[in-house]
Amino acid sequence: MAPKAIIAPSILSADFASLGHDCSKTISQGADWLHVDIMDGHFVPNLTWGPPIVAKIRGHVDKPTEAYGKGTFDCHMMIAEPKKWVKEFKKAGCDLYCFHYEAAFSTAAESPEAKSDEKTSPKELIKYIHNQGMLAGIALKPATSVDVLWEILESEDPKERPDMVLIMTVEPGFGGQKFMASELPKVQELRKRYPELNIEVDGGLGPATIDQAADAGANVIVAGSAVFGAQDPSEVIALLREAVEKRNGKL
Ligand SMILES: O=C(CO)[C@@H](O)[C@H](O)COP(=O)(O)O
Ligand SMILES: [Fe+2]
Repeated sequence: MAPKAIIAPSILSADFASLGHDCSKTISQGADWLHVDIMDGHFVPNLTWGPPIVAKIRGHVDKPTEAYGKGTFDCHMMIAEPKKWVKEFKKAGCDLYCFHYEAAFSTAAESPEAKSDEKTSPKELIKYIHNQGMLAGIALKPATSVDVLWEILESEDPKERPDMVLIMTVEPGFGGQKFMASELPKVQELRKRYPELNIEVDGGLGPATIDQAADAGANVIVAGSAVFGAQDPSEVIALLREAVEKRNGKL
């Protein structure tokens, strides 16, 4: 069974002066999840927000009543030390902690205060996120081969396997960039091997690019500027969903 369509507007394109209001509005306009982009100025050349802001937004959006449910906070961690912030983001209300493969071998400190020289690994980090009570996602930058994922997805320990893979279709760091169709073969390969995996695409998605991404097999669609910049965001959310559902009907 193909996984259901999930539309996750990126709040990087919301009005930061009324973030709580924009977040609850996009959910009432039909969004399933909120895609919360966390940037640290190191892993990517941009800065966004940390746990206190995420906790404030949480106060405006009901927690999901089931795993992957409406209101899921899908936190896209574009940060150099992903292990350090797992507990803080859990406390702030994050439901799905999606770290970058490229940052997953960083030193293994477990809190902002702690220091550690130990290295971690993607599988250890996934298990750690699961043990903290969140879903775990793993993201790939455009330059990273999809081949790095097979060993992780095939782990014998189910706690070491990700609940979602995120294929970046732009260089991470900024909203409003041009969609890179060159990343879609990664999605196709993942979908061929894993018919039930949640595969998220992020960057440059909107009415003009959704069919390519849906045809490749993506089911979790992030869209920032296309949703928040639309005259009628609910229409764009419905259009994105329809493209994924149409593709699912073909399976
Ligand atoms: O992670 C990122 C950028 O690094 C994204 O989530 C963008 O914020 C998506 O924005 P659009 O390309 O849809 O405007
Ligand atoms: Fe993102």
